Amino acid sequence: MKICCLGAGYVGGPTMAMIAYKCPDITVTVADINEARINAWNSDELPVFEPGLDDVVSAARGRNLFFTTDKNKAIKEADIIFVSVGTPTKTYGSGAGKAADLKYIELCARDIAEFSEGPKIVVEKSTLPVRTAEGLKTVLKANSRPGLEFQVLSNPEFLAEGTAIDDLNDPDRVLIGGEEETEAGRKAIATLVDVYANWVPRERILTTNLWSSELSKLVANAFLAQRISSINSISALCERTEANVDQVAYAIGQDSRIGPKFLKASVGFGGSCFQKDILNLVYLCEHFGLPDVAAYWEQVIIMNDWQKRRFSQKIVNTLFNTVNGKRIAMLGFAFKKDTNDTRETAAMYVGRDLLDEQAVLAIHDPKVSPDQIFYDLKEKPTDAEGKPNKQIEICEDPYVATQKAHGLAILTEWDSFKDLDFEKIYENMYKPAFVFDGRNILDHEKLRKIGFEVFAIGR
Ligand SMILES: NC(=O)c1ccc[n+]([C@@H]2O[C@H](COP(=O)([O-])OP(=O)(O)OC[C@H]3O[C@@H](n4cnc5c(N)ncnc54)[C@H](O)[C@@H]3O)[C@@H](O)[C@H]2O)c1
Ligand SMILES: O=c1ccn([C@@H]2O[C@H](COP(=O)(O)OP(=O)(O)O[C@H]3O[C@H](CO)[C@@H](O)[C@H](O)[C@H]3O)[C@@H](O)[C@H]2O)c(=O)[nH]1
Repeated sequence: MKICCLGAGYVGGPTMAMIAYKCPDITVTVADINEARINAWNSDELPVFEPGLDDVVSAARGRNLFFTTDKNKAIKEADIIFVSVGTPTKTYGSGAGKAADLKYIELCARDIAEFSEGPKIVVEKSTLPVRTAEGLKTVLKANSRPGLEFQVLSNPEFLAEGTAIDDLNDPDRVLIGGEEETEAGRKAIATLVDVYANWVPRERILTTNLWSSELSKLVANAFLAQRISSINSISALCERTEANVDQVAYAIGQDSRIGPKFLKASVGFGGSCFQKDILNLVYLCEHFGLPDVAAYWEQVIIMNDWQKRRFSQKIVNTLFNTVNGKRIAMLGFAFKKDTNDTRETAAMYVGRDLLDEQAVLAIHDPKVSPDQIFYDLKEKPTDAEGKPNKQIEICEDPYVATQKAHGLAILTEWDSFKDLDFEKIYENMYKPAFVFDGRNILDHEKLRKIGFEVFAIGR
């Protein structure tokens, strides 16, 4: 059997690497139009940082895992074609700011139709609005050779960045939606089930109709993000009442009906998926004439935006209502630990707010590149004359970042931050030395003993 995947991003790359690793008899080719990305996948410096990914890729690459820019050949040769391209929020025209932009999906469908010489199973791996498969089938049918058979399956991906390899290796469930009502549909579903069954217990491979599968992905993300916005809303109440949000989260999480996960109050959720997918859900509800349902889910985003803004305002208010010219050390820029991804990271919004207030940012992140940070902050490393940006310094060393700083803000929960020498940091900061722990990861009592003024979320 031959599998190809269009899109070698955060999902396509690791997912296909795992399939190839677990299924030595299947040839897996990952194709992307971005040549630099493909070159990186073929090098020792993979374009995606994920714990354990290097080992999986190096075990399979060249054996039955290949990365290429020749998508047409990959399509032609494959029995199963995964589509794992981006589905960002639309930025133009109708639905701008909410609907998913399906341009890349449609282009893939047109390529698949054009270059297929035999029957194919086309698998939606990207996160898509419910009923996308309908449009996909129409485009495939209208543009392919007469009589060519395409089966469209939905197989959304639930991996989280930073734990992608564990999530792929041992998923809670694999979801496969297809045309349950036809013989050919059931056969296609069974074919994909057999691929995953190489390493996933069969009882964890769920099969549904197409629409349930497409919708379940959006709903899973909406429920997860809703928990974070819910606990973040309570964090504000805790700050007014001397309740401690981590204690509240623990107490409610012990109720087996609520459960302990995804109740960590924070500076706000980020990442490429939660906001985009909820906006997509909101758009769909509006489209299907359900404005009250749309408003209910939109509140999850509104609360998250409020939480991010609340954090930057807290910094400004605490530093005597002005950060103009003051150095603020930002520790962490990625949207969560163990990834170099900064898409929708809370740090970007907090950073932009502080720049508007004319602060000087000294930013340290163990994995995010300086170029990426400047890009996200909509700033340039140098001015027209080549002089370095006066408002932003990127520091490889966290101790350099905190030197002569008025405030230190934790934006990402990197484990290494817990082990910093805070006595040394305290000595080198202006006094009063303020810590704003946007992730509640530091030992606040210890910091207070050293002399810091500590502000945490929900305490
Ligand atoms: N990032 C995650 O953790 C995650 C998890 C689950 C689901 N998803 C979903 O998976 C999809 C992909 O996300 P991602 O984070 O991997 O995106 P990404 O931007 O990292 O990767 C998408 C890749 O597709 C390529 N591409 C675009 N058009 C192409 C074409 N016609 N042929 C071949 N390649 C093409 C791009 O060059 C890019 O490298 C999205 O729908 C996303 O919502 C993402
Ligand atoms: O209790 C929590 C848990 C997470 N977060 C934040 O929420 C964001 C998202 O975290 P996480 O869900 O772990 O990472 P993602 O890679 O965005 O994964 C989500 O989005 C993916 C893309 O759709 C899905 O596949 C995953 O199942 C889903 O967890 C990050 O900023 C986290 O810091 C919190 O603030 N508190």
